[in-house]
Amino acid sequence: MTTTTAVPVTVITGYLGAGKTTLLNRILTHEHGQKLAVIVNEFGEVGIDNQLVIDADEEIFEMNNGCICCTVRGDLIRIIGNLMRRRERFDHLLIETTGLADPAPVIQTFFVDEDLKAQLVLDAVVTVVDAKHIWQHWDSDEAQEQIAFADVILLNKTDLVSESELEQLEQRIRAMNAMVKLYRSQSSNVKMEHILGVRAFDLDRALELDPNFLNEIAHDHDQSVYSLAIVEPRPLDGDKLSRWVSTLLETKGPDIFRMKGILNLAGADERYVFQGVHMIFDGRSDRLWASPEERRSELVVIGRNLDETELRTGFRACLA
Ligand SMILES: Nc1nc2c(ncn2[C@@H]2O[C@H](COP(=O)(O)OP(=O)(O)OP(=O)(O)O)[C@@H](O)[C@H]2O)c(=O)[nH]1
Repeated sequence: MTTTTAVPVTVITGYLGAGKTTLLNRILTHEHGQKLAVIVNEFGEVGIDNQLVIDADEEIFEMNNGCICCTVRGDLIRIIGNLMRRRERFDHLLIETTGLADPAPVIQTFFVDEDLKAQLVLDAVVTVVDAKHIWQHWDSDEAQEQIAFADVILLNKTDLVSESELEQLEQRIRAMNAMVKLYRSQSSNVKMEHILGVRAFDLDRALELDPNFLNEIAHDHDQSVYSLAIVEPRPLDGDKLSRWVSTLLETKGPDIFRMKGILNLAGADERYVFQGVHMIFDGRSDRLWASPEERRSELVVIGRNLDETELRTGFRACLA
């Protein structure tokens, strides 16, 4: 991947009415010195969202023909292809998805399409959560997926809830997605550096976890979506690992939303870093391990109905 010239892409998700358009407007009016291109996906025939997005110099494209998750492979690739012919006119691409979309196909597009992979790099998935109304949507697949896939979550509409409700919400979100960076906001007001230039998909930074999450496992497993971490100092056998991951994703891919890992492979001087989105994953050797003491594997899995025992046993069976 040519990250030096690749255009960073920010995907904005969030349930209906959470504050995505408000966030987009903030980004567009902020003096960040970057030229932005925006793709707005509006469900339905009339693109109301496009009228709400303030009139800026930025290029705004709209996809009106249905939900982004259904048309993504065709339309998104085509629109981005057109956009890339005017590459010199922008530095960063924003994609706002409809409130009812599963963000996975959008994210996967940047993993699977060879042309896109060469020209763009996913920067972060930013999910806006309505702190007041999310409670009504916990059972919705879309709402859960949007939280599970997020690199950054804006806990928005904090004016409508109490401090204890916010804390409860943060805890619940962290149990679902331990990797996420959480920021509270009103009217999607957040520092731009928390949204743009996050480099969450940069494999060098694949795991930036709260160390407490890695050391201790205290999740509420009643929730259908949650994240778990496996930490293992002993080296792994690369072939066994590769077979295990392939089988795991073939059989459990729909339920495994996201994986990120830094792995200690037997006989390798470098860290092996990988990440996956459902069945699609990308992995490669990374920098040298700094010291023998540092060598250990850290793997995070976010998904639904995860069989924790099976995952841990399967992983341990890959020891060299
Ligand atoms: N009270 C309160 N209202 C907010 C806040 N942020 C946004 N809103 C309001 O919430 C409504 C929805 O905001 P939008 O930005 O349009 O949300 P959206 O996620 O783009 O909505 P859809 O396009 O329907 O998915 C608007 O009326 C906003 O003014 C907030 O922090 N507090």
